[in-house]
This record gives sequence, structure tokens and C-alpha cells, in this order.
Amino acid sequence: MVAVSDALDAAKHADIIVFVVPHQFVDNLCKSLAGRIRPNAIGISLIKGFDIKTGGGIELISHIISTKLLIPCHVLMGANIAGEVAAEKFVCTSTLGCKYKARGSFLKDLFNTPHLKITVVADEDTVEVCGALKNIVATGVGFIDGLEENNRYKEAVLRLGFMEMVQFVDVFFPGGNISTFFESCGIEDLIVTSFAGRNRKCSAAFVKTGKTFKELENEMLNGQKLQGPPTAVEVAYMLNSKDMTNKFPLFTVIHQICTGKKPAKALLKCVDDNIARRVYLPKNLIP
Ligand SMILES: NC(=O)C1=CN([C@@H]2O[C@H](COP(=O)(O)OP(=O)(O)OC[C@H]3O[C@@H](n4cnc5c(N)ncnc54)[C@H](O)[C@@H]3O)[C@@H](O)[C@H]2O)C=CC1
Ligand SMILES: O=C(CO)COP(=O)(O)O
Repeated sequence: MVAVSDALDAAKHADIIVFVVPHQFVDNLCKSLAGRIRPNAIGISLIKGFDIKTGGGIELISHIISTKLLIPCHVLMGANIAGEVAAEKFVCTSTLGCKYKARGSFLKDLFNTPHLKITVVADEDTVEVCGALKNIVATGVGFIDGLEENNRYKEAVLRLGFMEMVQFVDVFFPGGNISTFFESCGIEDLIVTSFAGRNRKCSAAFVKTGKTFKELENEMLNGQKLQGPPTAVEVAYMLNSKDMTNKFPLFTVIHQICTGKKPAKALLKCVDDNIARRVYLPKNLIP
């Protein structure tokens, strides 16, 4: 394998292009590749987050790649932390979202290793939306850690957060499968990221130090970018444009804390107010 630092050099002759950059940079990356890659290339996005649509709503990153580069783009998201996959100490998992059966099976063989086990589902959008939304919930879990609060709050943020993930897909991306939430990209990635990810670590420090996320990224992430706080902004933009912030109280309060509109303790109140909330029953997902 040869590593090159220029994205166009890496992609211009490729049959399969794997996209793994912080989602903040996708637009520019696509500009640098548009019209200069193989027309029959296939994209796979590992990128977690959304893009804001002017005029309201959000766009999936894989759809942006597909539209801007005129190639199909599938997704690979799951319960894995990059360093742990590289260390090969135990078996990690990931979910490949690909609506074409034969291609899904080919891509599975390509990514599967003894230490990274891939399962394939056709439900591409749900895989991608789960990957993005769990970073918001993990940010909330980090706030609870930073407040040094009882674990009960962490457990409740995970449960309420998972429920809002299901609800978000049900309302805005109808037609997915409920079973996708039980794949690696769903509940498992939510737990892994909420215990071992950078979003949790930095949001705990956000509460403890009073520093901004930008300062913490510089100090703690060595040039990497957090995905949770910007994804919370994108989701809040979507919910505001649909007048639905009150239906997603956890996502909403996490965004308000990230942007300094509310103190971290507001998350405790949100949990107390919603802990007995009725379980959300999906109307538009296939059992
Ligand atoms: N690190 C992890 O454990 C996992 C990350 N992801 C997702 O993958 C995406 C990338 O995250 P990381 O791996 O942390 O990224 P990273 O910060 O390590 O960067 C990955 C690549 O993006 C390039 N890059 C950085 N800034 C850029 C810019 N301004 N323009 C163009 N390219 C740039 C870097 O050179 C590098 O090749 C995110 O959406 C993340 O949520 C997905 C699964 C696991
Ligand atoms: O997305 C991840 C695991 O799936 C990594 O999470 P963090 O970005 O919080 O480290």
C-alpha cells in the first residue's frame, strides 16, 4: 500500500474511493475531485455528520458525495474506534449500508478482516443517520461525566438518546428498518462512542474546564475535529425549520449546552423531565 497526502492523487485512478474526513470538509474535498475521478468509481463513506440545506433541512453526506461526484456512494458505520481497529486486539464490527445485493457482498469481502467483521444491510440512510446522531448523544454522556453526576443520568441519556435516534429516522427518513438500530451502527456504536470516543472525552472537559470546544480540539485532539457539536447544530437547524424542537428535547438541550445558551446542568433537568416519557413507537419504519 502507498499512502499519499493529496486526495486527488489518491482517488483519480481508483475503482473504489473510501471517504473518511471530518464532515466539515466534505464540500471542499468534493470540489477538488469533481470531474477528475473514474466515472464508474464507487464511493464508500465512513463520515459521520450532516450538511445543512439552504432553505431548511439537512442532507446526508453520502448523498452529497454522490450528487457532486456523480458516483454511487454507500456507507460503512459501526462500533469501532480507529485506534482499536488498528491495534487488532479484539474483534470490532461495522455495518455496510448498500442497497445492491451483489455489490454489498463484494464490498463486505473487501472490508472484512479477522479483526473487523462486517454485516450488510440495504437500509443505507438509517445506517448513516445512526452514525451521525449517536455523536450528539455521546456529547451528552460526556456532559454528565463532566458534571460528575450519578450514573443514572448517563444511562438515561443513552436510553432517551436512542429513542430520539429512532424517532428522528422515523420522522425524517421514513421507510427504514427497525432492525438496523440493532446492528453495529445502531445501539452498539452508540455505546462504544459514549464510553470510549473523543466526543465524550472533550465534552466532559468542556464542563470541567469551561474552555470552548475549539480550544479543547486544539489541546486534546492533535488536529482532529469533533463531530458531535457541529452535528447538534445541523440537527437543531432541521428541528427549528420543522418547528419540532419540543419533540426532541435531548438533542435540543445538548445543542443549547454546546453553544453556551444553557449550562450543562440543564441536561439533568431535561433527563428528569423526560425520564418517564412514553416509549416512542415508530410509524414509518418496517419491523
Ligand atoms: N476515528 C474514529 O474512530 C472514527 C471516525 N469516523 C468518522 O470518520 C470521519 C473522519 O474522522 P477522523 O478519522 O477522526 O478524521 P481525522 O481528523 O483523523 O482525518 C482523517 C483524514 O481527513 C483529512 N483531513 C483533515 N482535515 C482536512 C481538511 N481540512 N480537508 C481535507 N481533508 C482533511 C486528514 O488528512 C486525514 O487523512 C468523521 O466523520 C468521523 O466521525 C468513523 C469511525 C470511527
Ligand atoms: O465515530 C466513532 C466510532 O464509531 C468515533 O467516535 P468519536 O468521534 O467520538 O471518537
